[in-house]
Amino acid sequence: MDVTLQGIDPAALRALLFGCVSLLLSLHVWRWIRLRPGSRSRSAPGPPGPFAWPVIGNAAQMGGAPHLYFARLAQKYGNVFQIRLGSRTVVVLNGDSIKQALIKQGLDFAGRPDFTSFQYVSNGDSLAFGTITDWWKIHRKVVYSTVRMFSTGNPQTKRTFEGHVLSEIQELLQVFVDKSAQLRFFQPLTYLVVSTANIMSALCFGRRYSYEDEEFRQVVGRNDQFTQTVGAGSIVDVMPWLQYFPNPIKTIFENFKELNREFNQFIRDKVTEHRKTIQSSSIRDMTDAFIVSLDQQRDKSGLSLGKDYVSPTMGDIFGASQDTLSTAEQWIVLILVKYPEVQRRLQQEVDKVVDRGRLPSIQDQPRLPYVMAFIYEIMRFTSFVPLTIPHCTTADTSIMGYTVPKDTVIFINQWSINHDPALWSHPETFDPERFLDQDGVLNKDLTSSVLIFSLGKRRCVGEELSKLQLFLFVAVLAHQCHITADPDRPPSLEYLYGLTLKPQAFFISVSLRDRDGASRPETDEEARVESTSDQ
Ligand code: HEM
Repeated sequence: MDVTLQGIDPAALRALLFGCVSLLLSLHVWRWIRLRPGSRSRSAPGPPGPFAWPVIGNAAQMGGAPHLYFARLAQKYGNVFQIRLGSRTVVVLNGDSIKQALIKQGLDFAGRPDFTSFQYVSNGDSLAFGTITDWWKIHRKVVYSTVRMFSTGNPQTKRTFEGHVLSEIQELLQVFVDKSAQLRFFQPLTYLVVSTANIMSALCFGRRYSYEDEEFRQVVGRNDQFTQTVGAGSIVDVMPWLQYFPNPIKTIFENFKELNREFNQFIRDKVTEHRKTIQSSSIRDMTDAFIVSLDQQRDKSGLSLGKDYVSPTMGDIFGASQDTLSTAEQWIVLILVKYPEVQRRLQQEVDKVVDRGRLPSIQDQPRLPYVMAFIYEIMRFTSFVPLTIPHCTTADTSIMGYTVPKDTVIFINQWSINHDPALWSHPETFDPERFLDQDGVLNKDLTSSVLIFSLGKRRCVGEELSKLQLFLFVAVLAHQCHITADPDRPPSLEYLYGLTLKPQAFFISVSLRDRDGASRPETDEEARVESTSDQ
């Protein structure tokens, strides 16, 4: 040290040190001013927002329900505001700013952030968690049209899809009735997950699994761990350094990596089996269809020869569908037992349209407006996908007069639209009637105001399939069975936050309405007695 400093004037050294420290301080202050919520650059201000603590930013304030925290901040700062989560600035969009960003400025807001957790989904080749590239655009078109081809594309595919859904729901009802006979009250969660996964497995891989199949239950049974880690506000994504020393977040993240490894392996095995036996003249299922179309598109686009895009795609479809749909079904069953008068109203409507000699079908949908109103109210009221998968900006842009730099993380608060008092009267009340006019006709303007499948370039590719499946699920349940809650453990509307909101465990009992082949009579008196005993 002495050697290198020899001959240097101490005053010059002090001046040099002072200069360095001043430069560093100025840089820090300039950065702080630039990133401060509401700061003014020469062009337009950045969005306003709350004070952010060093290191963690606003992470601690989000609590167990970030969508509610964001709705509160929107009241204070307006529909566009920014927070800081660990090392990231996050712009949160609420209310009318969502349509503006996702539809009018679609491309600017359609990216995905480079979050750590996203790189483990489908080994980093996921359509859903990957950002926009030229390949992504081709990939998405193929995925969208293939999903339609196997579900809602035309009357023939609809019938085949309906067949899968109806036979799985009948299996499920049998399990429900058996469990009720054995235990009186049981938790429906696992059976709903296996049943939904089986419908998608039939479409994707051409086969179903038994409820006892341990491997299948292991693969599909950890949705809660997945959804907690990839949901908006997941801590490991904004404080990645937490992965490097023992702590609860690191443990959750290790479990997440492990479940992705097992899930990816399960999907890869299915795709490998299909590649061995595929005959392009006879497409058996979605995996076959993707092998043909994605391999062809990959080669046309000049992408790395032989790279497999089929497994990540099947992973996206199988994962995205069974997690969301089984969550929707859990909420449906929970609400049916929580509001027995709504269950009865559904039964009455279905009974008028569908006689006892057959099951409800897709053709009945236009004559079952209360069933549809119920489904939209489930989506609005629970908002079980409260925020979309996080987006990011693909260019320097602005929204509602605020500048937003390229690569800024964007959270889209779907819940804020579904609970906006300017759009819905008494938004915190569960009321399917709100979607029906005075003649009992479904109000399509209002149903299209519910936001749960997102909008624009990233809009969910499974929306039509999901609505059809949920319609059949509700109509068959109402037609075939009666579900009650365990009076000793009344169901709660509390949930665990993640990409999807998971209801807390609840217990039900299920009886078939058609004992001895006759519909169970339902007098008003009987209805009143049940209604009071269920509360
Ligand atoms: C009730 C059921 C469902 C709900 C509520 C739902 C909701 C969503 C939401 C909110 C997103 C994120 C959009 C965004 O980031 O802006 C999404 C993406 C996606 N969903 Fe769904 N989804 C459902 C069912 C399905 C099904 C059945 C499939 C497959 C058949 C599916 C496949 C996908 C895919 C592939 C993406 C990624 C799209 C992209 O990033 O471009 N989803 N979904």
